[in-house]
Amino acid sequence: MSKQTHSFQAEVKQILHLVTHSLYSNKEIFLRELVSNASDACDKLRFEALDNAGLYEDAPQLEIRVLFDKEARTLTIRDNGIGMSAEEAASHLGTIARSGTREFMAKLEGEQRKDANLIGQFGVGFYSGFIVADRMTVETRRAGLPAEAGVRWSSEGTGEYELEPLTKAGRGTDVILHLREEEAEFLSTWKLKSIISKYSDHLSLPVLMRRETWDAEKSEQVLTEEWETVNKAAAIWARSKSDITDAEYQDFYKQISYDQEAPLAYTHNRVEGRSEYTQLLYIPKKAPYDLWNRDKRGGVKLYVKRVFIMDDAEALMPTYLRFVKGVIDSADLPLNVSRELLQESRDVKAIREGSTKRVLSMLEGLAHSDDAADKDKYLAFWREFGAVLKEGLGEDHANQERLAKLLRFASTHADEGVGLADYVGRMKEGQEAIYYITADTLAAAKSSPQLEVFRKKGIEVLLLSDRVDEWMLSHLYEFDGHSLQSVAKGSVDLGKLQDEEEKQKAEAAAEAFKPVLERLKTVLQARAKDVRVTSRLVDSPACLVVEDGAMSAHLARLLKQAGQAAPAAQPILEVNPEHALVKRLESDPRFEDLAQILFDQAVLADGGQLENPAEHVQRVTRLLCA
Ligand SMILES: Nc1ncnc2c1ncn2[C@@H]1O[C@H](COP(=O)(O)OP(=O)(O)OP(=O)(O)O)[C@@H](O)[C@H]1O
Repeated sequence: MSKQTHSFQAEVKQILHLVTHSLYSNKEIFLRELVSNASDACDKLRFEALDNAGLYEDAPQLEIRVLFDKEARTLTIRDNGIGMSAEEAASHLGTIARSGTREFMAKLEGEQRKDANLIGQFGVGFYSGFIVADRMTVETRRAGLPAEAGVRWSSEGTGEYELEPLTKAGRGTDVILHLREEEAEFLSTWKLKSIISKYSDHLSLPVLMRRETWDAEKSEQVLTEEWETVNKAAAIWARSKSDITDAEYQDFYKQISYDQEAPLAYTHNRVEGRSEYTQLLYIPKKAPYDLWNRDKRGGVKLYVKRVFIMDDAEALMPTYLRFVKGVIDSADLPLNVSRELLQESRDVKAIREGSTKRVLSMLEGLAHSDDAADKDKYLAFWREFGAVLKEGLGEDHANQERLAKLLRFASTHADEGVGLADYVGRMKEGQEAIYYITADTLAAAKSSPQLEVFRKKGIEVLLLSDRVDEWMLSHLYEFDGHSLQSVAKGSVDLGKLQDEEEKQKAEAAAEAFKPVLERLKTVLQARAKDVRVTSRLVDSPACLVVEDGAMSAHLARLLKQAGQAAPAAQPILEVNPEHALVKRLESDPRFEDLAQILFDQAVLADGGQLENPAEHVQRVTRLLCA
């Protein structure tokens, strides 16, 4: 191979542009990214060497070195990890394979400059070198290949990069940054040390730098030939809890999550017994942009006896806890465990159950605390992740009861934060069911006509407007012995909450209204399954309900939006015999128009769409002109 010039993939060019123009507010992260790549490369070598010890060549001690040359204005990050072949260098450093890249760019453009921490989330880490360098050279040789199989990759971070052959005795990679003139501050041991200890203390590998001494003659610090380890190089989760400060826990979180904010809560435990493992799990404060993607891999890294095995080991956490970040280090799993094996392993199952319980306890600790600050924390958590936690009711039957206690809703009594236990505690005497209504938005739920009688009687109704609510309700039938009942399904049965007098009055009204009902049924034959009198309404003339056990109109709409066929069940029209408009029906010559309008209005109030809006407009116009 002679020297070749290649063009970057189009997306890389865009990334490079963004990196150099948008991310300079927190420049120093380039070092975190490059040291973290070096550490990954060492982890990969250790992993491949499990099957092929020869890859260690004559240097079994894995390490990272950071060195600089003031005269040449270069900064080098050197590792003796897996290295890259020429093909790998071209594909890994010239293209971006990750699908999240486009979203990353959209996000970055939207947020403008602020979010330098996003850079690592999307695997553009390497290119962050161009924040401070006007040229990057990578000299690398893959472990196991001969010295002559090395390669030099070099680029100015614009449109192209060059590749040329290289003879490199030691395996691994040197990333050489040719710093821009104005970035000379990074040519200082003190500065580099402080960045490394900030971001890389918890790497399990040593990061070495040349020791400095004071030269009295020159009256300045000079570099010696001696190397010293500048990070702590101890996996934090393996240390004893009592030796770790809160700040250290937080730093470690920031390092593994690329989140600049501190976590909401964390838990650190060593579990002994049938299965032995350590877990250090964090709940972030803010949801990531792709939380809704159920295929998104989890945020838990798997280690076996402190050897890194894989990122995002989804088998370790249920999908509904995909927001949890952290580390699980097992003492039992084999080092060469694969993703497939993980799915089947009994040890993994035990770890997953244990970790799920830990996360739930952590949440319960906040939710059920007497401390107002903890409760607020829980509410903050709920706003970000509540809808995801709800998925657990269907997914994790073993923990359903615990999860149900963690649910929080809006209700007719409070706009947020209502737990089912709070609701039950506030139930009226004689109330048996937990009432709820589902709608597309909170505002729509709040103004549903079906709530009127409940409002009048001061009975609390939960207002559900999350997309997953309908799905959740198909798994949650009751809480604490009380069934969950929709106020928009079936006939309204307030049971003991309705007194005798009211009942008799309603029955008498229904009887007197029968002839009008019959006429309504005939006119609305094609649209309503039935028309009946209700005691559900106070201020509205009519509303729609479905039969008990039938699919709610809201769910039918959601399914339709998702492109699925929803069985077209006809609704029941309920009318309020006390309402002026309904009273007028009997004697009004425009009975048919009024009946259709009554039905149309009930559809609209329910959040539905009219099948024939033009016809509705014509009818209303006729009435207005009359
Ligand atoms: N020091 C290195 N040794 C070996 N390979 C490397 C090194 N640095 C980068 N690479 C290769 O280049 C690829 C791209 O690196 P980059 O930092 O852009 O993304 P990433 O490491 O895959 O993602 P992330 O930064 O999110 O971990 C890496 O996946 C790796 O294969």
